[in-house]
Amino acid sequence: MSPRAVVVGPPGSGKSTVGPLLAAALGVTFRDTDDDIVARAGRAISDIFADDGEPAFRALEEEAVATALAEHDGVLSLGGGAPLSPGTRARLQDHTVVFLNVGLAAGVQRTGMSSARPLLAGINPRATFKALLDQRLPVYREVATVEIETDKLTPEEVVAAAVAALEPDRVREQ
Ligand SMILES: Nc1ncnc2c1ncn2[C@@H]1O[C@H](COP(=O)(O)OP(=O)(O)O)[C@@H](O)[C@H]1O
Ligand SMILES: O=C(O)C1=C[C@@H](OP(=O)(O)O)[C@@H](O)[C@H](O)C1
Ligand SMILES: [Mg+2]
Repeated sequence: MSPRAVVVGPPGSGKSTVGPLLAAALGVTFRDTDDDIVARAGRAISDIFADDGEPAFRALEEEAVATALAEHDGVLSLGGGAPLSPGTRARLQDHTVVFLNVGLAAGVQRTGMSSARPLLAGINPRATFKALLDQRLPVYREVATVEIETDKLTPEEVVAAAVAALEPDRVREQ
């Protein structure tokens, strides 16, 4: 069993929003590893970071991703930092991986409304987001089989672009 598509990208790129819509468009089920971690730990992600620290969260995340990759055959959205793990990158090698990209301005705007992301909850989220993009863009590109620039697209337009990339025959037939 293997996911139809794994969705990666920075916070605010739309992995958790577009993932379920993409799953519906492809006629498959959806799973989000952040939800799996919260369910398993019985705590919010911000509480795991605050109580146990980021390394503890990353260990839970690596395990959650490995389990979901083995169990799930629909669309699987990961948390933004998941591909930082070399083990996770190795596991993603044989999968269809959709990289939803987002630029600094849109990324900050989309994540600014929520305090649910502990990494971006500091005093200068813009600088943090820029450093995060600089560090991670090469990592996302290393694992991606498809890249979609989401800044100027609605979630529905992102889904259409993803379906066109994943199932070009289907789009041509319409
Ligand atoms: N293409 C888009 N255009 C505008 N807003 C978006 C888009 N994709 C996601 N959003 C919004 O950005 C916020 C973060 O989206 P989310 O799916 O949680 O991102 P991620 O899971 O990648 O961190 C949500 O408020 C969502 O509604
Ligand atoms: O970028 C990151 O390191 C994180 C992104 C979050 O998920 P989203 O990318 O879905 O916001 C969540 O996993 C956690 O707060 C850490
Ligand atoms: Mg998410």
